[in-house]
Formats: sequence, structure tokens, C-alpha cells
Amino acid sequence: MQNTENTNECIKWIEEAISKEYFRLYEHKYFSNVQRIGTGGFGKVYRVNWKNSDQYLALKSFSNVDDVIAKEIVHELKLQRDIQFHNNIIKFYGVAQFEPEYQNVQSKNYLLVMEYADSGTIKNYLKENFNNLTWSNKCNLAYQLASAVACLHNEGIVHRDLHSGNVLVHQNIIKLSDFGLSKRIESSSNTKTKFFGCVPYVDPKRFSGRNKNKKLNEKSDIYSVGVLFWELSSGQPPFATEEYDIDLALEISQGRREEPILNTPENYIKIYTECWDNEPDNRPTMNQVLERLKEIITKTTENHQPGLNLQSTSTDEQNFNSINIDTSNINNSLHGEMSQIIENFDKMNTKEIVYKTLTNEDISSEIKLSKIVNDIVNYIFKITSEGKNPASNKHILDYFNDNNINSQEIHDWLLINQNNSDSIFLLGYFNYLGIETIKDRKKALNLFTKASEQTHILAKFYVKLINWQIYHQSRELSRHPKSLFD
Ligand SMILES: Nc1ncnc2c1ncn2[C@@H]1O[C@H](COP(=O)(O)OP(=O)(O)OP(=O)(O)O)[C@@H](O)[C@H]1O
Repeated sequence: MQNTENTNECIKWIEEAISKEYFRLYEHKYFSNVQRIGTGGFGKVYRVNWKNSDQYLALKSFSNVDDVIAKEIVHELKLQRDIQFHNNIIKFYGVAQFEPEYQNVQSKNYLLVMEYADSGTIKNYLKENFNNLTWSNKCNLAYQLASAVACLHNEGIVHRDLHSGNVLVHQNIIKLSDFGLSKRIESSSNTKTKFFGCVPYVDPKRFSGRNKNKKLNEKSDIYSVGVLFWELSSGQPPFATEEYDIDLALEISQGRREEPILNTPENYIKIYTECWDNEPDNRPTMNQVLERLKEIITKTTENHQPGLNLQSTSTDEQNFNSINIDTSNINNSLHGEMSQIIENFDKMNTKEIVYKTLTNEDISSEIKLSKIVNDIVNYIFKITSEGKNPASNKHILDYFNDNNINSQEIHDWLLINQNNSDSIFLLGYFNYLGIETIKDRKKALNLFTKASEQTHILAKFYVKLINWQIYHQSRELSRHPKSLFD
């Protein structure tokens, strides 16, 4: 959370959701043996035992979110009820409120209570198990992933952040995670960091910042699925030996893709290459992908390769390595509680929370301005990567004109809103080009440096650019000292 006020606001929303029984609140006593297992974009992740059984659950803290995002998370979690029972989608059970790392400390922070995936991310799973996987297994994993994404799409939900760190595996079964949340978190301060952190999975159309309509967003998921299918065939993340940076983003947007792995079935290659087609309209839908995978799997089975069965609708107890654990008690009890919560959902006006947010003038104008700032930065990213002169203000002024953006208003807002790297960068950019202020390269450099310390890629570029300009000017001056007086 960004400050105490936001923290209180966020807590208020969650408490309201609990009091209206949108979520079940689990008391501390339900959990034992808390172990930290990871840290993500919006907090830490813990593994706990349910009561004193052997059953694990995952608890996810969300301490790095502001109140606007928290409210949206509340809304998104309500939407998830329609897909809770898909076997390839991680289940959300409710929230808990305690401090996992310190006993007896009263905590106001909430934790999401979720299904635990024992192999962690698919990236990790492939690292540890790839050599033991047959083609049947890989196709099966691909099918499960496609099935989870198709389920989201059929419910009108777009994941928008599919990569091998968001796809989890439990008992060899795919468990898709972080949908809904990820697209909200994306609007928080570290957008560019996240963006570049998984650049090979991102639809290249998004590099141009033009993915505004829903259809394109669904097609963007399909692009990422294509890359994940390749990853399933190789066992490694794409471009694993290269830095995920602006250069790679540019090469991908110019058509660069990973090479097929030797012995991959032709029809499997065909599916993922169509999925990662540069042109979204040429990509198949997720339902079409499912159909085609089903064909591959059925054919392989007809060719007497035992062990290939479609698992997306099967239960957790079935999996291709036949590892059986008795989860019946805990699952029944949690599912029982879950159906209770769902019953409660249905009695409520689920639209209430989000609409309340949007009618609040202050918040919506804040959202509007931070969205405009985000769009401007995306546009600067686009023109910079297209090689347009970064020291010219022509393109950005045209952009302001074309989009009816009042640059004075943006500048004034930036002066008092320097709480994320995009805003810091943009104020630097205004100073660099002398927009709504006098040109001040020193001030611009300071701001770019500050933003680049928060791993803002574009700011890094401008720091380099200014340093390069200073270097060349000083060389020029030493060669022609007279020019000092020109
Ligand atoms: N339900 C879960 N079961 C088991 N491990 C999990 C679970 N959820 C998360 N993890 C582990 O915790 C790590 C952090 O997860 P988290 O989803 O918070 O972050 P992320 O995916 O890396 O980033 P972001 O929050 O920005 O999507 C993951 O990489 C994974 O190893």
C-alpha cells in the first residue's frame, strides 16, 4: 500500500466485502505450519496446512496494492465464482487476516486463501521434470492450459498476463492463476518492469500500445499461449539466454520467434505458430486450439500410446503419473464452504462495490489522469522504438493535439503525483523537451535517473541519451572552444 490512507481505504473495502459475505473470512486458527514460498508483484506467498491436516493451502498477501486496485480485486474475485470449479484454474477460497511471519502481532493486512500448487510454476516444473515427460504428457499439459484459457474466454474474461510464472502445476495438473488480478496490478507503478520481465510472452501488438479492444486482448492471450506451448515442447523459457529488454521486444515485433524443437510433431508446431502469428486476426480462437489438440491427442491414442487422456475435466486425483493422494476430506469441506459462499453471492447485488467506486468523482478523475499518463508513456515508447528523433517534440505535441490532451493539466498533475515511475519519467520528459516548462536537461536527467532506478526501461534509455549528448558536446567543446561563445 502506498500510504496509511490507502491502507485504511483498502481495508474498508475488504471488510465491507466480508460483511456482505462476498468472501469467507478464515480465522488464524484454521492454519498451521506457515512457510513463505514466494514473493510476487503484490506481496508474499505462503504455504500453510489446513487445520492440522496434511492438506496445504496457499496464502497470498497483497500489501503492495493501492486502494483503487484493492477495490478492483474485490470485484474481480467475485467474478471468479463462475469458473471456480474448473479443474485447471486455481481455486480461491476466501480471505484471512493475520500476520503470517510474526506470532501475536495484530495485522490489518488481508491474505487471499487459495488452492496450493505443489510444483509451483510451470517454469519450475519443467526445469525439474522435463526429462521424464513424454510427448503425450506435453500435449496433455498443453490441452489443460488451453482448456483453462478457453474457460476464461468463454466467460468473457481475458487473462492478459499469461507467462510461465503465472501457470502453476499441482500433482502434474495445470492450475492457471492470477487472472483478473494481473490486469489490475499492471496499472500499478512497476508496469514497465513487469512488461519487460515477460517480454517474449507479450503480444507484439501491445508494444505499440494499441490493444484497446476486447477482441485484441483475447487474441493477445492466444499469442501468449502459443509461446507457452513452445515452452512445453522445449522445457525452457523462450530466449532463455538473452536479456528481456527493449531490443528483444523490437525483434519480436519484427517477427522474430523461437525455433521449433527437434522431433516436435508437425501439427503441434502448426498450432503454436498460428497462435503467435504477428497478426491477431490470423490467430485461432482458444476453442479451435482445443479442438485441434484433442485431435492430436486422440490420434496419438489410436496409435497405441497409452497414458494420453484429456484431463481438464477430470478430478485432481487423476493424473498422468498416477500419483494418488487422498484429498477427499479437505476438498469436500472446502467445496462445501465454497458452495455456501456462492449461494451467498447469488443473493447479493454483486455490482454494488464497483459502481460505488466509479461514481466517486475524485477517484475516477485520478484513474483517468493516471491512465492518460500511462498511454502517453506507451506512445513515447512506441515512437522511440520506431527510431523517431527522441529530442524532437513534434510527435508528442501532435499526439496531444490528436487526443485532445491538455498538456498543461498533465504537467500540473505530474508535479504533485510523483508516486510511480511512469509519472517521474514523464515529468522528466516534459523538462527534457521544454513542454509546459523551460527546457532543463539537468532536471530531466535527475528525474530519468530516479525512474530508471525503479527499472523504468524508457527512462534508462533517456539517461543514456542525455549522457551521450553531454559526452559529445564536451568533446566538441574541447575541439572547438570558440563554440562556447556561439
Ligand atoms: N497457489 C500457489 N501455490 C503454490 N505456489 C504459489 C501459489 N501462488 C504463488 N505461488 C508461488 O509464489 C510465487 C509468487 O507468486 P505471485 O503470483 O504472487 O507472483 P508472480 O506471479 O511472480 O507475480 P505477480 O503477482 O505480479 O503476478 C510464484 O512464483 C509461485 O512460485
